[in-house]
Amino acid sequence: MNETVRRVGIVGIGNVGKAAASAIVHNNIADELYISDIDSERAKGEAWDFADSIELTSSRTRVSEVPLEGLAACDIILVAVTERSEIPSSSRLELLKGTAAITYDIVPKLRKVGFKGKYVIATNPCDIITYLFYRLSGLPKNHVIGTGTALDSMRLRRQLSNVIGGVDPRSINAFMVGEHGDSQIAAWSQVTVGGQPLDQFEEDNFDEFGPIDRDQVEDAARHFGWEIHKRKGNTQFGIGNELAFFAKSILNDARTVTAASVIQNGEYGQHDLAIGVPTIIGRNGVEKIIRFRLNEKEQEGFNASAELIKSYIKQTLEEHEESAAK
Ligand SMILES: NC(=O)C1=CN([C@@H]2O[C@H](COP(=O)(O)OP(=O)(O)OC[C@H]3O[C@@H](n4cnc5c(N)ncnc54)[C@H](O)[C@@H]3O)[C@@H](O)[C@H]2O)C=CC1
Ligand SMILES: CC(=O)C(=O)O
Repeated sequence: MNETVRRVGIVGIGNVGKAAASAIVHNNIADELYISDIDSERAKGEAWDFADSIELTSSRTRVSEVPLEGLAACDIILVAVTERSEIPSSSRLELLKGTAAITYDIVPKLRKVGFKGKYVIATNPCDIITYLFYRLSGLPKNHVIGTGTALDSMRLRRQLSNVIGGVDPRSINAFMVGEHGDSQIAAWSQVTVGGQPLDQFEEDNFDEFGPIDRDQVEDAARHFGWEIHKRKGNTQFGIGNELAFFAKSILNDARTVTAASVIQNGEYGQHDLAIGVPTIIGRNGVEKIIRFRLNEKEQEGFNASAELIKSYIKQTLEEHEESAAK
């Protein structure tokens, strides 16, 4: 029998890595799960702990700890590394110095041992780190995917659901686009509820739900991560499930539509950066970028978000290229 073995790796087995591992194992998404961390003893402990949990599930995933280079044969590597577990209260961008340094360390090593699979990156600031992975890995642009505004889009659907009578968020099509950060925007012009454009839905149900305070809904979604962080010091389960969902979409060639941070080739008038847009995710990673017809205000917001990301990419490349040249 020619059985295909699904191999998923996780680099960084902290809060997020553990939540992703749990979702992978308990939903039987991989046959082999390899976990790697700079703290290899702790990673070994995590792997053994997961192994203990499997007999009571329907999963047969084999979990093992490996050094970084042991991830080379994976179909997908999920990236959840960071320098410290405390996310600063002002901006994810403050993590960049530390996470860029880790990226410049691990990606060339994985390239050297011939990793040819797909990366799915949660590490913040997600768009800039995703771009660095693309630049340093030598992989095609559709093989390097940041989770970007995927989690924010789920938060947006839930916030909207709260003000329209609890409609199942799965029946709402709504996306955050732009930076996975403060400059992201809701693409309101594209939102549908059960296939009906939001404007029409609002008009038809005005007595019950109108007017919808879109700014409030958008702000609540944009800042929801901080509300969690303020209370428990991290966010992990939403993003852990999100990472597992990307892995499943790739391995099953599910062609799922989701927001993701992907390298742009002019689809939204922007080039040479990674930024959150709606995509179709399947066997080839990013199968397609969906081109929303954003209205003028939304496009302006998106462009401002892109410029912010580009300025941080430029600054990071300059810093690392200068130090490499010395
Ligand atoms: N994109 C998103 O929506 C979200 C992203 N995040 C981001 O995910 C990242 C991870 O967050 P947490 O799991 O809470 O952090 P954490 O501190 O709990 O875990 C990070 C892990 O990375 C490991 N690590 C550090 N340097 C490494 C290296 N060179 N090689 C291998 N492993 C290394 C650490 O030992 C640690 O186990 C952060 O950047 C965080 O901001 C968190 C939540 C949501
Ligand atoms: C921490 C983070 O990036 C989030 O939960 O959105």
